[in-house]
Amino acid sequence: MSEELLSYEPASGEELWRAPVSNVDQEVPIARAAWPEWAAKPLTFRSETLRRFADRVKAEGEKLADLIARETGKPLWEARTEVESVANKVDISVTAYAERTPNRRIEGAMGLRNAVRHKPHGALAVLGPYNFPAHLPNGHIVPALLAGNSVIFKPSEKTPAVGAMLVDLFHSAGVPKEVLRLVVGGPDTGKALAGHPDIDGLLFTGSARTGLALNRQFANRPDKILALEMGGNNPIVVWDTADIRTAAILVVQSAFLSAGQRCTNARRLIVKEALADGLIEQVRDLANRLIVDHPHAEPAPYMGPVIDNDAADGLTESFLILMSNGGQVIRHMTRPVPGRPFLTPGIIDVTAMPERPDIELFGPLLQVIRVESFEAAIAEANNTSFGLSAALIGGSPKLYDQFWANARAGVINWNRPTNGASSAAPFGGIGLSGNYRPSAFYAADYCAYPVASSESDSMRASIGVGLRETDDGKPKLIRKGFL
Ligand SMILES: NC(=O)C1=CN([C@@H]2O[C@H](COP(=O)(O)OP(=O)(O)OC[C@H]3O[C@@H](n4cnc5c(N)ncnc54)[C@H](O)[C@@H]3O)[C@@H](O)[C@H]2O)C=CC1
Ligand SMILES: O=C(O)CCC(=O)N[C@@H](CCC(=O)O)C(=O)O
Repeated sequence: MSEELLSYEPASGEELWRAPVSNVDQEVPIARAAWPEWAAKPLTFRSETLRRFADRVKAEGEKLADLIARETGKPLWEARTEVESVANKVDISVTAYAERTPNRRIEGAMGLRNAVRHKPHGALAVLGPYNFPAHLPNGHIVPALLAGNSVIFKPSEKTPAVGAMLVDLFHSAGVPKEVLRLVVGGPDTGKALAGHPDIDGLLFTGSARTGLALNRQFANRPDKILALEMGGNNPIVVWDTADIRTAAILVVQSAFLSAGQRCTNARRLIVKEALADGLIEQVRDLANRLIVDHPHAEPAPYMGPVIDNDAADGLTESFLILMSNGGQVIRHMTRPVPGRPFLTPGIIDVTAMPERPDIELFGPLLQVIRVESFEAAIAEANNTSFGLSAALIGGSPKLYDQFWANARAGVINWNRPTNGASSAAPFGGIGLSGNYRPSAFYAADYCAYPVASSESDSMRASIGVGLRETDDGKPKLIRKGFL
């Protein structure tokens, strides 16, 4: 009997889905054999096939949203926005492919020309996270297929049902089954896929811990493309503003959207001392009112559960560790439903903590740091090895210029939350947040490589200097010219 992977609904604990763990050695050769034929199709064929996929996603949108909500625990309204992003990805990727990887002809002297065109890598592996089980892997899969690659996709072991439905939707739209393969399994299957000799690259979204392991695994493989999108320890800085209420809403949205399970969620609120008490009161007041409930509940919740009990245990434990190391509790993180991973938002002032851990606490947990000067705020914002998103709330155009110039992150916002990044812009981070291969609009860059060609319709050759002519027996030097 082959080993099975089971998935459970976080909100209820009920089993949702099960399937045998895949054999990577069977799946990779199928995708590898399939890519040349797919790549040889006209680009319009591939883009039209993917547009049919977008239509299939829209047609099955409610079913997909329901499954996402069940398998991740995120509220149904939020799962619907994920479905929308999945469908929108196709047109955005078609535009991105044309803009980021256009064919170019550079005319030279005497009828010579240089051409720049792009080729797919071949068979690419995609490893997905659980927090956006459709949208984020889709953000690799669509541009990869569009560029002519085949894809072997392993969804997170926590959200395999959504991964399987996504792959079915591609197939039902006409993407050949051999060109997109689903691989079911956990970290060991991920490792086997990443280490398979026949993949031409790996597109990863997930934690820094896994990303670092993959980076080591690929250390002596410069021949394989590796795109890493990892976590963050993101700062939100609140500075001079009279509109504390709106600032508080932006903080809550940044910290607690998706129950804090977005790589772009704000983990650290850095606030001017003079504003701190007023702002914290408003943030706590809003956090008290956030509905934490089942994804399908009415009235609709702001937050569902986190992904599982292990994650919830880890977060409540982290809250206790911050408390016992000098953090001052502003709002306790609690477990309102015994035995299930629902969490209420936790807020803790860590200003007095001597050594703050620089780790991504992937849940509804916000740390507050009070500072006296804007320079100290920027230093605090940069006091992390990650660098995904950062936001300034309030201030002035001049302060924003200073913040933008000095904050180290791939997403830097002003008077907007740290999350909710646009798919029409590049998306990625620096430091432990990524490896300078931003995704979203720039995913086109890592899905194809440029080929430069010098071309002429007729043969052209020249010998520069140093050719000895022997026909008349007298040495002669031809300095330059076409023969
Ligand atoms: N920067 C970005 O775009 C995003 C980053 N994330 C990050 O993802 C994390 C949450 O997702 P998780 O599913 O917990 O991430 P994870 O790193 O645990 O898993 C991601 C994928 O890698 C696989 N995997 C795990 N260990 C592996 C190994 N040693 N070798 C190969 N594959 C392995 C898993 O099975 C899964 O498919 C957070 O840290 C979050 O910040 C999530 C979304 C977006
Ligand atoms: O990938 C895109 O198309 C845009 C980037 C995006 O969706 N970012 C999300 C966070 C993704 C995550 O946490 O997993 C956002 O900024 O909210």
